[in-house]
Amino acid sequence: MNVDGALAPAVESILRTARERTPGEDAERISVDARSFSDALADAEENGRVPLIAEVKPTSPTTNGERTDDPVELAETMVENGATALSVLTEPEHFGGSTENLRRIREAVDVPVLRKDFIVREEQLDAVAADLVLLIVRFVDDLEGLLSAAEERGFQVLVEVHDEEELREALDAGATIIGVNNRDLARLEVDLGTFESVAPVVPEDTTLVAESGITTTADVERMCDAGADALLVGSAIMDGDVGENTRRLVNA
Ligand SMILES: O=C(O)c1ccccc1NCC(=O)[C@H](O)[C@H](O)COP(=O)(O)O
Repeated sequence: MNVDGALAPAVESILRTARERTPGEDAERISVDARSFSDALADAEENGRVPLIAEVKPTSPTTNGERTDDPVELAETMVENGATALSVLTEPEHFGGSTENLRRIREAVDVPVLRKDFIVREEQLDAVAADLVLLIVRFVDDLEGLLSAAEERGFQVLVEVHDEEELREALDAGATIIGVNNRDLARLEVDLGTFESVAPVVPEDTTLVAESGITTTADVERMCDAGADALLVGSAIMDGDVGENTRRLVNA
């Protein structure tokens, strides 16, 4: 794990909360019958669709304002317009998310759903069922242990990295689904060149996800040309007409 030094204040605050026990977290150990992410990707390929993970992201430290429409309706619109999978923020304070949103969304759709949160302790895994969970290399002390704990519960695990050193850590821990975040969590700036610099050293048999900052159809093409097996997009879908935005990227 890298040190937390020089993180954006919002990220430091989220991490502080994640490391403390939160009320209602004494849930029983969860067991998930997960929808296969790789099957969903194969289905998108077969149908000529860009493999898009559309994110339900009501707000964020880099978003102006908050979207207050029903997250379930937003999620259904994303799926109706071709999203291969969904990502649902469950962090409440800085992203306007909740585990209840995730629970309702997963019940309403049939695609795989990623729980997008800052999971640093095993107990956090038991808060809600999802098909995938996110582990961010930079923030997890025992990546191998937490990855195993998630997989033992039935989750598929998206392991997020930002550079080659973190990629090595992820692979050493046994990650098979890697997300390269184009957003630098220290300054919250986005650079699609991040994915392009890390992707060439990712082993062929890894499922590779390009995350953050993907806005235009040209960005989609750029990330796919650089080797992305899937694209995780939040802001560009949530800004305006969610159906139209999803369709535009899925058909890029
Ligand atoms: O999006 C933020 O402002 C943010 C701030 C601090 C930590 C994480 C943040 N985003 C988390 C994400 O990973 C993104 O929501 C996701 O990759 C989608 O990114 P985008 O398409 O740029 O909204």
